[in-house]
Amino acid sequence: MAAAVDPPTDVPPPDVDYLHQDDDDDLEDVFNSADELDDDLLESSSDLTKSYNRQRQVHGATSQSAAALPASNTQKPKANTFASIDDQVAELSKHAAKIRLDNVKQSQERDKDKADRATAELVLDQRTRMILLQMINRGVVNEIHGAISTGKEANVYGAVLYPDDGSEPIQRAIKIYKTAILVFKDRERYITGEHRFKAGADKGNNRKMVKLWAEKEFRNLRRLHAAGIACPEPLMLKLHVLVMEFLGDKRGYAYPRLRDARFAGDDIDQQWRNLYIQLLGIMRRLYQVCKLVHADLSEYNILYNDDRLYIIDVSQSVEHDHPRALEFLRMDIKNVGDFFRRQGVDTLQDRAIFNFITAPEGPVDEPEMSNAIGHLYEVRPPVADTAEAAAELEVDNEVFRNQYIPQSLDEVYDIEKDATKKVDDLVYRHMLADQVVSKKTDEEGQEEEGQEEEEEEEAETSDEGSDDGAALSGESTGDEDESRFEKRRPRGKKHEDKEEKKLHKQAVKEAKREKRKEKIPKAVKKRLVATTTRRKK
Ligand SMILES: Nc1ncnc2c1ncn2[C@@H]1O[C@H](COP(=O)(O)OP(=O)(O)OP(=O)(O)O)[C@@H](O)[C@H]1O
Ligand SMILES: [Mg+2]
Repeated sequence: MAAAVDPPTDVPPPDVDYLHQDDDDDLEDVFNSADELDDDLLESSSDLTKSYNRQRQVHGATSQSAAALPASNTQKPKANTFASIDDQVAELSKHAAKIRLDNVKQSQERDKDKADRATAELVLDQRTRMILLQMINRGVVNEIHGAISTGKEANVYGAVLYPDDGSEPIQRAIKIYKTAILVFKDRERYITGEHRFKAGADKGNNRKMVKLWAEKEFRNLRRLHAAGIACPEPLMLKLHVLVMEFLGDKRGYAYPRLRDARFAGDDIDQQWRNLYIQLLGIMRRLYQVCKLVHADLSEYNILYNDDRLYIIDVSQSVEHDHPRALEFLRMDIKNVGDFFRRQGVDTLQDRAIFNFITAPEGPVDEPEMSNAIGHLYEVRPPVADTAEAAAELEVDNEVFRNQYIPQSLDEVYDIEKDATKKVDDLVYRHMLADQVVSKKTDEEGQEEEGQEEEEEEEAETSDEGSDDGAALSGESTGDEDESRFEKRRPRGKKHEDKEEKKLHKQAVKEAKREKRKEKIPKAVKKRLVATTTRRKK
């Protein structure tokens, strides 16, 4: 049993200095409740931004998950927050002994080297430590211990909540994203083109980036959970620290990754096949209902328990209309296929799966999806029984894997050549007229476009931020990040008809004029900001 020692924060061991790149002393945002995403601020509706802003004003509603947690705004900053930071740090220190990260819990398959590494990486920077203490103080968890996983980008810890009513302890998982610069190297491709990172996340600002990243995982988990896809329920987010449901047993042992899953019984092949079919269904549901592509789906980011697959690690998942979404989807399909083939599963062709996932028509619920997959097996071309046929199949697979996939019809580069093909042979056939993935009403389209132009204009003429309460209060609420999470249609307008463009522009101008009528005059706004902005030290 590990001693309940508070890890030293002032003397970093030589090999963990990446945790200390941040300015440890700056705790302002840690004690600012505007810098967290309250559970009750989030709805599972598709328009998170609107509901977020609406709820910011109302701030009354609680969701079912929030009910399980104490109100998280108990420390809402009052006017003298800055003066009280030291007091708050002192107050929180009483919980220090409840963070026992050296108590490394190893699941069966984790080796000793990993355990040693985990122990060496457990020193927290002051900011992270304060966030954890705050969570303990609020009763989100009562104790934090045992690294479940230490990785390049994040560490995941086990935590326990002891309910007041004396009922069984509840295990929780806490994912802490690292703020080291190096780890973001290969995140670029997920961010570029992701309109939720529209304003081009400030890549120079690690802290902000990592916060956005955590926020993205929180929101994506939220979407999965709302769609009934098995995943950890996200419970709370504060800056780069995410608390979620623990996927594991009551003693705090996490479910194995699919990679490490072991089955007993006679029909192991059938079990693998069932899991394969289950996963294809999940991928379709993720795409059609959540409008997301996982983008890092593999046996490492799926946990397994009791015939069920749980999807984790969705921080890099992208919207289905991200410029590279279909390419990521194809990569996910390949990884999944490769893994299940290694388990001896007779897998479907990548192309058939791709079409199954992206086809807007068809079921999105079980058992109908599994039935539909069963049907795909029935109608697929006869299994290659000669070397020649097998090679041909392999070539077809390779062609599919290397094929250019346009993300929108604007990107189809050889329309004449494509016109000679059968519709069914086009990778983008689901974008064609009567098969558009998510049809929007004209009205919605106009609204979005208008907003887009409005934003462009705002950016040119003013740097004051948006018109909502957040901007008025002068708080850095993350709303500016929020705007990046909005759903937009692709920007390309060069193919639009000139006349149509002109008419559209007029309509937008008209709409903007209307909107301006409700706008608070700049002078009034400035005054309000001045009166509500907190005093700087
Ligand atoms: N909610 C959870 N419950 C139980 N275990 C979890 C949970 N979330 C994550 N884990 C464990 O932690 C591991 C790492 O989590 P995750 O894949 O989300 O992090 P990561 O982003 O891959 O981190 P890195 O890339 O730095 O390794 C998982 O493989 C899983 O074993
Ligand atoms: Mg992972």
